[in-house]
Amino acid sequence: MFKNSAKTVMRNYAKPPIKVSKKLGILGVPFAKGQGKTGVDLAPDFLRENGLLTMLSNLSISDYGNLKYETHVTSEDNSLYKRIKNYSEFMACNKALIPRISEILNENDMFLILGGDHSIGFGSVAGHLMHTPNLSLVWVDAHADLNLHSTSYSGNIHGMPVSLLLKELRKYWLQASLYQFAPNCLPADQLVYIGLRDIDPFEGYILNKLNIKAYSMDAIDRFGISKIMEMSLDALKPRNKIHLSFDIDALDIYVAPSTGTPVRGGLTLTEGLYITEALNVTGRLQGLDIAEVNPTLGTGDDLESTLNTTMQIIRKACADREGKLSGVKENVTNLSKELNKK
Ligand SMILES: NC(=[NH2+])NCCC[C@H](N)C(=O)O
Ligand SMILES: [Mn+2]
Ligand SMILES: [Mn+2]
Repeated sequence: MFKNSAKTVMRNYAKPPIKVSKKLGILGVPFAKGQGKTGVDLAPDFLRENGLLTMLSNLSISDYGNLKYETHVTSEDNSLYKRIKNYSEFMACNKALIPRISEILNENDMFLILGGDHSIGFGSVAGHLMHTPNLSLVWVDAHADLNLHSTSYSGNIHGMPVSLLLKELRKYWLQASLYQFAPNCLPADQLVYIGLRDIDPFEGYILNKLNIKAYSMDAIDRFGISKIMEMSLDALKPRNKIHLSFDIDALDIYVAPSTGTPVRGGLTLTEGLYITEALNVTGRLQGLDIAEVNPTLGTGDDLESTLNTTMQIIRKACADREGKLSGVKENVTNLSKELNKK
């Protein structure tokens, strides 16, 4: 039976006040060698120069600048995985990124990684797993980025980060010595894909074999994005923190054309924003990557729409639910309950 003792009352009063400003740590990772096109490394500064920090100024922001790392190539790394382009540069960057995530999370409630191509998703999620081992991953992308070194047609490592992260695929990456710097990995049942429409044969095979929740554009057209988010959240452990790795090429080319590997028939802006909003309102979204924005691709108009879209996605994901948006807090809490219920 519930007893309303003096102790309980005191404890209620002693509760900390509602946090009015979420602390967000931002780090740029200007890495472009996971794929063949130049320019994707300019995205972090491009977003900053075009008002990112002002847009988020109702939050308490720490901008940690861009990741710095040793670029000298070790002969050991160089001799591994000859089929992967720029493997040692990829490792140098991601090995530097991994410890930074815990440092940032020790000082903030949430982090935002500005890529770079999507190969930085490896270091970002691996680093997040070091800080928070009980983590779920939502990978929003036209592609599954699930290739092994041995199955990739392109040799581009931006098509492989998820395979480096998955527990079930670690045995195919033994030479990478992941246990040394990225010991924590993700179980396949805590991964959800949204927006897929360009999958390589091996990726399709693994998705089936490991029974990974993968919501393609077909599924979104069929069920609608709200049902897809309900199913996605149902699949993830309700106490886990969430990492959202958002490849901008998940969105339709009409709203995000400035990207290196566009695929037609993507998410509408509304669907993209619904995904980020639904994850934000869970209160469990702790890490966000924005990858594959390439400010050197397309016309001026293309760039403007890509910028606009990217900014809106970031804002929806990071908006402080308890601070500035307090007027809608109740509705949001209800939606959150709705989304969380079994
Ligand atoms: N992050 C991306 N845009 N990845 C595209 C990957 C394309 C293709 N599956 C590959 O392995 O090369
Ligand atoms: Mn990707
Ligand atoms: Mn992609």
